Amino acid sequence: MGVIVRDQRLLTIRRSLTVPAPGKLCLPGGTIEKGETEEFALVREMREELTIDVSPIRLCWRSVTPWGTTLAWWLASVDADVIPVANPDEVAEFHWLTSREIRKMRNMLPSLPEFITAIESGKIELEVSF
Ligand SMILES: Nc1nc2c([nH]c(=O)n2[C@H]2C[C@H](O)[C@@H](COP(=O)(O)OP(=O)(O)OP(=O)(O)O)O2)c(=O)[nH]1
Repeated sequence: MGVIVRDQRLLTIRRSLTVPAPGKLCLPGGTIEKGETEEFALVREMREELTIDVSPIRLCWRSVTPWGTTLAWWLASVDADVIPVANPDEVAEFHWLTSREIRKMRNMLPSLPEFITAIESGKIELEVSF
């Protein structure tokens, strides 16, 4: 998962209706392919889903979904003037959201509010303000 913050807003996606968990709000990302590093998968997924080139900074969290998938949360940077373009096969839309806005949204993967809670409780420290 890519943790990308700009102006104290987190880059979130609404999944397309044709992928697993259709229409759910979550962070951009996907499955690591065989032989790939986490950083490489991160860069590839951000290109595939949002047409952006990101630079991985560091792993900031690991979590496990209720269905047993391990998630790696990578802080990443993107140039300030870059505007993502959603690939409609995977991403219906993207939003730069504050934590308060995320709390108010509905229809999201459970990992997203868990991530926000972990930041707010100090379990995750980000060097960017969000
Ligand atoms: N992308 C993403 N997946 C998440 C999040 N939270 C969460 O539990 N997941 C789960 C859903 C899936 O079990 C798994 C990745 O799903 P995915 O649809 O993005 O990846 P995929 O391998 O099916 O598709 P692809 O993008 O690699 O082609 O991680 C999240 O915030 N973002």
